[in-house]
Amino acid sequence: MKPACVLVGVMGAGKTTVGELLAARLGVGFRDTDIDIEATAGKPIAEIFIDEGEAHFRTLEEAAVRSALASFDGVLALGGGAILSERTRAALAGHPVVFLSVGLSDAVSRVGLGAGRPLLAMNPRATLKHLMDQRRPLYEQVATFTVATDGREPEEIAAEIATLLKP
Ligand SMILES: Nc1ncnc2c1ncn2[C@@H]1O[C@H](COP(=O)(O)OP(=O)(O)O)[C@@H](O)[C@H]1O
Ligand SMILES: O=C(O)C1=C[C@@H](OP(=O)(O)O)[C@@H](O)[C@H](O)C1
Ligand SMILES: [Mg+2]
Repeated sequence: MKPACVLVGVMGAGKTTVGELLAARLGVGFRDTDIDIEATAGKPIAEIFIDEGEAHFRTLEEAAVRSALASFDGVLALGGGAILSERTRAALAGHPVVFLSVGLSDAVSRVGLGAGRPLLAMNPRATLKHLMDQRRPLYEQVATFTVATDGREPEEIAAEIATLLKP
């Protein structure tokens, strides 16, 4: 079993929002590894970061991605940092991966004050800029397609991805 599409990109790129719309459009299920991790841990991501730290979250995330890639055939949204794992990047090879790209100002306005995203608890703009610069090469490395999202509606983005995925 293989996901129909895997969405990657920085926080605020719209992976969760566009992923749900794309799944509805394709008539398949939607899964988000952040939700799977919260179910496994029995608490919200922000609490995992506080109680166990980011490294533990990354371990849970790697397992959640591995499991979803092996057992799910719908649209899969990853958390923004999932591609930091070299094993995860290798596991994404051969899957249809869409990198949702976003510029700093749209990303900042979308995530607001970063509620629910522990990495953005302090200085969301500077943190997002740093994470974007650091991770962009990794998103590009795993991407089959790159879709720009600045100034575009989620439905329009989902429609473009559905067209790209057509055989
Ligand atoms: N293309 C878009 N245009 C405007 N707002 C968007 C767009 N995509 C997502 N959003 C909004 O931005 C916020 C973050 O989106 P989300 O899907 O959670 O991003 P991600 O999962 O990539 O972090 C949400 O409030 C969502 O409604
Ligand atoms: O970029 C990151 O490191 C993270 C992104 C979040 O997911 P979204 O990209 O869906 O916001 C979530 O996994 C966690 O807060 C860490
Ligand atoms: Mg998300």
